[in-house]
Amino acid sequence: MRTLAPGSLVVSCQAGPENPIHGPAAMALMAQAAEAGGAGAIRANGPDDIAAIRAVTDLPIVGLHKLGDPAGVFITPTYESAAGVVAAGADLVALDATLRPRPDGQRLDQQIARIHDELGVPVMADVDSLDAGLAAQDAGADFVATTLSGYTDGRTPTGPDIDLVRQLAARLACPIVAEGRIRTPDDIRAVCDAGAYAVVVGTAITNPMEITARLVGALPVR
Ligand SMILES: CC(=O)N[C@H](C=O)[C@@H](O)[C@H](O)[C@H](O)COP(=O)(O)O
Repeated sequence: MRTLAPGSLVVSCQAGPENPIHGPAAMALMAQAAEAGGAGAIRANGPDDIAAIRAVTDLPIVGLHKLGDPAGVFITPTYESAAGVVAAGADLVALDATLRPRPDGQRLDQQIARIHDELGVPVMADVDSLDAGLAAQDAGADFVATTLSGYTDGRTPTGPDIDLVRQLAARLACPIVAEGRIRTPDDIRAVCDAGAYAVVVGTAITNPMEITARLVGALPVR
């Protein structure tokens, strides 16, 4: 069974419908490019993208399915959505493990137990706080990731949440994955120094629209 190796860079290959590279063909190419560059795993959204990526790489795939209202629990919010990403070829399931109410009324521990028992894959709990990380570990999560820090309280900082990585690594026994707004080698070193087991980078690698806009924004105004 493929899983997440310590010290690996996980490249998140995701593009929303507003992005010209949206769709399985482009995401599969992104995943191949990431593998050629040394990625240890791929993170991908939705059964179609996951199936296309599975067809071109043997790297572990952290699968998720964004469904419903992005203002609430929307990363793999239900057991059924987890089953869909595993059927498409994901080796791990990432899901929202914030303390917010879940859309199907299930508890996090129930969803994780069902994924373990019926799908037989590990779970990466995407959290936004130390309390959510502690609860996710108690609920049976195999990995805890800082994915949702800065996205649940109305103010998104520009850089990664290194403090949350440090707090989670100090308090939890399970491996901590640093994720969210990691853009530079210095960011990678900082989250690893803070205790990250693995690091996820998305936008800075797989979103040329955003990368272009950031660099254009640095041009002098004429
Ligand atoms: C908040 C949310 O929905 N995060 C998503 C989780 O899968 C993705 O949109 C991010 O691209 C991913 O977490 C990687 O982060 P960044 O793109 O900042 O490197």
